[in-house]
Amino acid sequence: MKVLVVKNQKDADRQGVKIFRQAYKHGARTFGLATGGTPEGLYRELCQSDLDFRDCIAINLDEYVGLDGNHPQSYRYYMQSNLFNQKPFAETYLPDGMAPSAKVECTHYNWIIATNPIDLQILGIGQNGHIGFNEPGTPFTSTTHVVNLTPSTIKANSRYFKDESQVPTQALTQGIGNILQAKQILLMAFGPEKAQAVKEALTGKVTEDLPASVLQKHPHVTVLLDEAAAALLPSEWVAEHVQHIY
Ligand SMILES: N[C@@H]1[C@@H](O)[C@H](O)[C@@H](COP(=O)(O)O)O[C@@H]1O
Repeated sequence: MKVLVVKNQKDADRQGVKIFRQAYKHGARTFGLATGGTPEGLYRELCQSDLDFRDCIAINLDEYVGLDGNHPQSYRYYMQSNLFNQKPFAETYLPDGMAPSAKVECTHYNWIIATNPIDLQILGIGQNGHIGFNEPGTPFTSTTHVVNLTPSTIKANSRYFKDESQVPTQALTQGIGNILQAKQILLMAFGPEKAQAVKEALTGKVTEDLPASVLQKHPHVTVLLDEAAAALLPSEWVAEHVQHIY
């Protein structure tokens, strides 16, 4: 695991673009994408870059159940407005939150991932250590499934909605097993509210109680943090594992 700490989010976004560029140069054409506040700046930088994704496939992690792509809080809408409208991809996939059968949709989505192996997967992290919408306790072998969102995730994500009652209570998400199939993973985390989860994920024991801890087992992970998100990492650990980029 390579851990990079930069001064602020802007620097992290630029660093993220470098990682994208490098992966593309080495043949990456299928990108696993995430939503939330964390990758917004990265997508802004990608939109302004000269990178061309017209021969690429984008496969997102998750979508709220019950929101269609025109709903401003749906992840489809987020992806269209933050990236796809400005930087078209050949194909873009997100789970369909309006699918009549969640079970069929999950099988279909697993098939999409299996037939388009992800070269570079972008991840954010929830305050409880979730990745995608894989809440604590999700088996590491899980594939795409429906989740009941925890009260803490609903509360954290309510900042994007009018109020907490508007946040869907369920989502469709790639499982941890799917995420681990990606050839390369870039986890980004910014701000003090992520510091505890980051510390546990990187330096704690690998446990299903902290989904992101599984990344310690993946052979090709880069973690990109701002100073605030890295603040609780023990100094001896930082000395041994962290590269500061200023
Ligand atoms: N499903 C998403 C995750 O993919 C995201 O990484 C996480 C953190 O979000 P943010 O980046 O807004 O803090 O929350 C959401 O629940």
